[in-house]
Amino acid sequence: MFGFVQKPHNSYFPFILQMKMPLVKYDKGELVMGRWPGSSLYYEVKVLGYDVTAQLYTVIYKDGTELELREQDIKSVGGFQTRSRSRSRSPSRRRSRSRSPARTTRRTSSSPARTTRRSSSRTAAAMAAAAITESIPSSHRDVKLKDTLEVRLSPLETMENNKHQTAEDNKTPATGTESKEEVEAEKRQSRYNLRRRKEEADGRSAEDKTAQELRQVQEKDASFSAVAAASPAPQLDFGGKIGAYFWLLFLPAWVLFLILQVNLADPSLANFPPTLPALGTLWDGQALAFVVLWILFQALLYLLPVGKLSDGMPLKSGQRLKYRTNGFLALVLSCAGTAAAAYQGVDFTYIHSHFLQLAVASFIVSTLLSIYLYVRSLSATPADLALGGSSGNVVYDFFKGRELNPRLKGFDLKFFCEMRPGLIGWCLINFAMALAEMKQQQLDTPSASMILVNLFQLLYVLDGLWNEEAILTTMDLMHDGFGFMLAFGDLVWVPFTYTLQAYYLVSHPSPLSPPALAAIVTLKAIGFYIFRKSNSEKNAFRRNPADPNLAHLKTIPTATGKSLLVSGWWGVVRHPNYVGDLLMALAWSLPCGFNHLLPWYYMIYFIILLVHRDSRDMSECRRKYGSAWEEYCRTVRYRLIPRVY
Ligand SMILES: NC(=O)C1=CN([C@@H]2O[C@H](COP(=O)(O)OP(=O)(O)OC[C@H]3O[C@@H](n4cnc5c(N)ncnc54)[C@H](OP(=O)(O)O)[C@@H]3O)[C@@H](O)[C@H]2O)C=CC1
Ligand SMILES: CC(C)=CCC[C@@H](C)[C@H]1CC=C2C3=C(CC[C@@]21C)[C@@]1(C)CC[C@H](O)C(C)(C)[C@@H]1CC3
Repeated sequence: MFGFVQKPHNSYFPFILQMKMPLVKYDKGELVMGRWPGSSLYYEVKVLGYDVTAQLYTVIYKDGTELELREQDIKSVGGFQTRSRSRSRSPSRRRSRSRSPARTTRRTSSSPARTTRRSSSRTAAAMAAAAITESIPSSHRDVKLKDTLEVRLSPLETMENNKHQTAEDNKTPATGTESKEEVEAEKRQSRYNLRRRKEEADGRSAEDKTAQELRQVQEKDASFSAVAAASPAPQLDFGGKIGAYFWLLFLPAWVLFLILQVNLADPSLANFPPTLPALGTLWDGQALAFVVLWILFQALLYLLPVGKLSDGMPLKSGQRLKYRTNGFLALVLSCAGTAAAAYQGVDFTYIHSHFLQLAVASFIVSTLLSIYLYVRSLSATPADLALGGSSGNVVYDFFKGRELNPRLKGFDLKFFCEMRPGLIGWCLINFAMALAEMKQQQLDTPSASMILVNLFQLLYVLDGLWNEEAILTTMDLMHDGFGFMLAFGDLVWVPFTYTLQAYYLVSHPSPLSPPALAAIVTLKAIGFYIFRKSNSEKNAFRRNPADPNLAHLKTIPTATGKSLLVSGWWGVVRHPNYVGDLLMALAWSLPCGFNHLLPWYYMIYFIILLVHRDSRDMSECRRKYGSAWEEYCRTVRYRLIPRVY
């Protein structure tokens, strides 16, 4: 059907012949930047040939998509690099990183040459996408969208790692005998085939067809135009601007309420609202000093030049930040310090008796930190801002956080706050609660319930810090700005509400029968297994998609170059890690019994948090990956619980 024409080489073709041949600008096999249909973003593509009659280039994207593009939808790679360097990038544009899914999923070996090419092309493509989006005035968008119909997409294939040829070589995918699975996969993939119907199909005018095709594209695949994020403004989360006001007031008030409630002899909801303490009792200079000292101590441990320097995920600029992942050591040293201090007679039950004051002090620190973060973000470059962190509304941006990775020299404030003072502080507080229980109930050892809660949560923190690198592929680190929500969450919410079960047990004994104890331990073990395995699988895949240990997993390529896991843990439900986490949360509440709702608070909150996080992630991934995400959702139908939700 296509007459591929090689670009004539000047020295071989007489001038007259060149005059007769159509001028072919790009060579077969040449790497160029091709516009992704429905967007103004360009990705690296390889020219497969040129159809003289239709005057269309057949190109192949890194994810294996074959398209026919007009010459004006193709640019040379070089031009992109030069232009983009001289321009600043908006957050939305920074999202459009191009990385080859094919390289990640179909690679057979990792030669140094290939590695080098990988990073350079990714950067080039990211820059390219940025430069070109910027260059298109919005008034031309309609015209451009119409233009995008001048393309033809060939069906993609769901790829099994290492089973197909490398797309870098741009060979045709293996044919011949296909397994039932592969045929199915192809069927699925072809659902988002946007093959352009040939004009000769009926007698309609080109304009009619264009309009109809435009409608088809929009109707059949609403997410298509969002594939490469031609940058609709991201939706505001958390109820938008009004929501931000609400959460700013509600979250601190809620923590205050919980602490007052857990202090009651009968913390049932019947005693709501708890009596408010005198304002003066909330403030305690000594408590503030302890909080500040604790944070400084943790900062000191963080700065120790020991432990791995891990690479963060590539930013939109292609750059990767370094993170000192010595959190496990920090926990060990903190435990050793605490044990030594307790041995020296330091009374840690102070934490129990001054819980409210310590929480208020941490709230003050987190608010000051948030103000600092907001002010410094005003002088940050657009490239430093998180997507959606710059709505223009002061309150919303203050709450959600503007800057993605605020750093003081190499000191990463978000990473530090998320993983250190609050998380390790959580264990310290739990330990203090165990001592307070022994003191209050005159026990020689903490109760079985208290030991379970302490051990379970210590294991959770220990695991988080042991796998500290994995946090670099979580939503908070990759996508969310650092503002009040996370500063407050890390420094107040985690240490002062995640410890409520231990606090509750201090004055509300909850004996456990051996079978109950065994059942709870089993539940925790199952939850932990699911949580760890699924998080590690995704983290390993994101870090090295060609990891031989993941070779058996199926993936869906996306236009951004990243692939989505569609088998293994991530093929069972869309957030297996949340499921494991929820089972663990259940195991943390069960030791507290069923007398009161308060120790179940964490479980209830966690369901709400994770369901909301899941929806937030869904919209973000739909925006990022468009059709590929829809395909993932069709393949992996359930979000958290197979056959239920
Ligand atoms: N104890 C607590 O208070 C909390 C604990 N957590 C826990 O923290 C952990 C991290 O959670 P969170 O950051 O919310 O979410 P995830 O770690 O699940 O990260 C979501 C991201 O993973 C990537 N992803 C999603 N699906 C796939 C797929 N099929 N294949 C490959 N990559 C995929 C996407 O990012 P991309 O494609 O851009 O790489 C997506 O944005 C979880 O275990 C959670 O339970 C979370 C919140 C609070
Ligand atoms: C209501 C409110 C203020 C919410 C803020 C949410 C934060 C408390 C949580 C967002 C993501 C978190 C994670 C952990 C702690 C809670 C926050 C900060 C985490 C560090 C706990 C330990 C885990 O092992 C983890 C590393 C996977 C996890 C990452 C996400």
